[in-house]
Amino acid sequence: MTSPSPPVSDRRHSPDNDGETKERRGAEIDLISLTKIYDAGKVHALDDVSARITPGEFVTFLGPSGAGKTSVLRLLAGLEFPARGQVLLNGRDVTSVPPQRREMGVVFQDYALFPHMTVYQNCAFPLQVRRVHAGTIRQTVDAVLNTVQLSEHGDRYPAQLSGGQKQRVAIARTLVYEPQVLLMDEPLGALDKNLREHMQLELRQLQQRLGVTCVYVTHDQDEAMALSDRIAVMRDGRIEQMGSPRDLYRAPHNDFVAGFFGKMNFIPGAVAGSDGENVYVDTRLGPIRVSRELARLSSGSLAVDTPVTVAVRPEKVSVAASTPHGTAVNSLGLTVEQIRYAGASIYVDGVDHTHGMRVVACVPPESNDIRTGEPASFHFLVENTLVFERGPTDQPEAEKSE
Ligand SMILES: Nc1ncnc2c1ncn2[C@@H]1O[C@H](COP(=O)(O)OP(=O)(O)OP(=O)(O)O)[C@@H](O)[C@H]1O
Repeated sequence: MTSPSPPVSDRRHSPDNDGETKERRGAEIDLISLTKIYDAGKVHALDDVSARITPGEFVTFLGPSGAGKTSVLRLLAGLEFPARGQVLLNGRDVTSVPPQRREMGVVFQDYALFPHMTVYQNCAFPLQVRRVHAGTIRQTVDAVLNTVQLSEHGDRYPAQLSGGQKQRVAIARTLVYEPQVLLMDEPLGALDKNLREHMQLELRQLQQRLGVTCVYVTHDQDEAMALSDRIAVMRDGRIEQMGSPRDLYRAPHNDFVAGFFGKMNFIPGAVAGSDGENVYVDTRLGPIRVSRELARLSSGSLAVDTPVTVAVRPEKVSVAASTPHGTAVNSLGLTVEQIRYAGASIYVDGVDHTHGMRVVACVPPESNDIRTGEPASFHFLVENTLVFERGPTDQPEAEKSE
């Protein structure tokens, strides 16, 4: 894949020059009702996707394989055209503008470096092709290699670099154009876990320093959380929810988003009633109360017997070695099936053998009065309990958290 490449101005200065970097602003991007169809209508890769990305923002498209993440990026880069909808860059319609005339740098997972060229030559090449003045090329490449901390490695060939260094060259090569937007598709996918985490930090710092707008694609929720100002969670060609990592974690709009971030207990049930403050749900593990404020149910779905899914995070569940007393709210009597140690905390799996349902609690390790095989009370506060509508085909399982 080649990097779309607007012409480099001869007025370019070092991106490490403070005065210059502070002036630089990323572009604003508007995706308006983007629809992408492949295979003569058989595959709807994107279905009416709209989003506004503000200048300098780091936005990640996150979702399972086939959700449409790469399609968004390719439409943004100009590598594909939508069946319907528009892409605006700083308010200008660029939907039919070719890649090389959009101010965007593109980085893919396979760095696509030229193996027979040094680091320096790899970065200089796109400028040479466009006949940029030799002095400007040297100045630009030196500055960009300095930005990605590879000044010492300009004479090396890609084969002599680590994965992380190669990735930095791939990024450097897009920065020579001073792009207003960086598009990245799983750029850290080929790196091992430690290097990946290190590069996440570097990438975020670099993006903030340059002020460039970044649109990132990954299927790794931890990476999305670590990097992004906002995340667009995608499924089946649509954005299910777009928000800050905190919003998505604390207030997911549906069980799909809830299950995508961290671990979650899902307990199927049915509405038993509601009042001004609460929704009451009957489940096979017992009655559960949810605050009306947190209930993601339309007023029509508050009708008695409407199938719903209660959701609660393991870290919001406490466990006590006792059977809950009758009047306790959101306390489930379960048998401790196993206790698993996970560093600073322990996971306690509670099981209801009659219905084959489980609830997982993540609690501090000092909760040591809990014993495997013994009854325990799994409790969660009303304000930490969510409830979602359940379609006829959704069958969330209580143990989906693991
Ligand atoms: N060139 C193409 N021709 C036909 N179908 C395509 C093409 N590109 C993508 N698709 C289909 O469009 C849908 C969305 O694909 P896309 O690559 O955008 O998903 P993704 O979320 O990036 O997936 P992954 O994480 O696996 O890369 C998928 O069903 C995919 O098979």
